[in-house]
Amino acid sequence: MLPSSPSPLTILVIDDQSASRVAVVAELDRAGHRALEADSAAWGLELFKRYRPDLVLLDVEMPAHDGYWTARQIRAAEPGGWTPIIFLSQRDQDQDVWRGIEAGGDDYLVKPVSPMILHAKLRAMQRLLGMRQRLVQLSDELRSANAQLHELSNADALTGLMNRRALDERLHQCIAQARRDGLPLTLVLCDVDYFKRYNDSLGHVEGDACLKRVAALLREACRRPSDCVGRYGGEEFALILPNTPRSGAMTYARALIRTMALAGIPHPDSDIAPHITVSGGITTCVADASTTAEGLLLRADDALYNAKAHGRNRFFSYEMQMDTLEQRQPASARPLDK
Ligand SMILES: Nc1nc2c(ncn2[C@@H]2O[C@H](COP(=O)(O)OP(=O)(O)OP(=O)(O)O)[C@@H](O)[C@H]2O)c(=O)[nH]1
Repeated sequence: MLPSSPSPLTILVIDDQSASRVAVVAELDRAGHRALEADSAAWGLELFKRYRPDLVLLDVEMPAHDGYWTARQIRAAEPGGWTPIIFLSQRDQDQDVWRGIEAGGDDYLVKPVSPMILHAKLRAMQRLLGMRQRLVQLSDELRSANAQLHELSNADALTGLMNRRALDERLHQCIAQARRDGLPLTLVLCDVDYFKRYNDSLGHVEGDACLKRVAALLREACRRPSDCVGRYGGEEFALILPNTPRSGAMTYARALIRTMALAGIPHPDSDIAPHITVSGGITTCVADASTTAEGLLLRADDALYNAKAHGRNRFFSYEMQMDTLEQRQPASARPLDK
């Protein structure tokens, strides 16, 4: 009797000659494997697709379709997969072996098959299968580790929002998309008011907790799937709002101011409100070839500076400032409603 294998395999035996098939199946049974039998290429292929065996023992000479054809069909039926195929044949010429390997086979046995050789080949294939499984598992682990790494390198450690690197990348993508679609794109830079005083009054740990809360509120404010928010640095956040015109941006800004007021995060040392407030700079463009991420950031920053200079707890639109200047109305930029 053959020595038993480390773990039993499901083996598909495809052979039109019942005597040799039965003999092989008997050997497999003796070694503790589970055998599936097919007496034709077509039926063998069907069983292969249905049961996905661990290994195939495949006769070369069969009527209708031969073993080479069957091997090619098996390979085509498992893209990216690999099931060992061992050819069984009475032919023992070098070119027969070569043809078998070329057709997608992994080994070649001459009939009548010696039980000991059969068992040794199965062991070798089993070892290869194990190594392949380990390789597949390792590459899966590597893929998920890479995905995790990518996520970590794009996330801000304190708030979990996108970090500046990821924001810059997203802004470039959004500009390209807006250019293709011919739709308006809005960028908002948002800064917590009197945050230094908040830290000075309550300490850095409370300051961190406050930034986390503000981040969560801003994240909630991103209702559309295409809207996104990230931490631009320190107590400054950036919101990218695709397909958002100037009027939409203003509505959005008012909602943000209301959100902060409703949240009512106490600020013990603010000149403008008993709670945390934010100021913001908005820029809206219909992107063309001259639109750049750097240009948008400069505009939003300019508007933010003016919002701060005009009292905080407000949002300024860069484009509205420009319109105001052009119309020779008061030189100062016009704030959006609180
Ligand atoms: N707790 C905490 N504080 C931070 C963090 N990043 C930046 N800060 C603080 O944020 C404060 C920002 O101060 P300023 O730039 O003077 O601005 P501000 O006090 O908010 O004043 P305005 O912006 O003019 O309203 C500084 O004291 C920074 O140390 C952080 O991750 N955690």
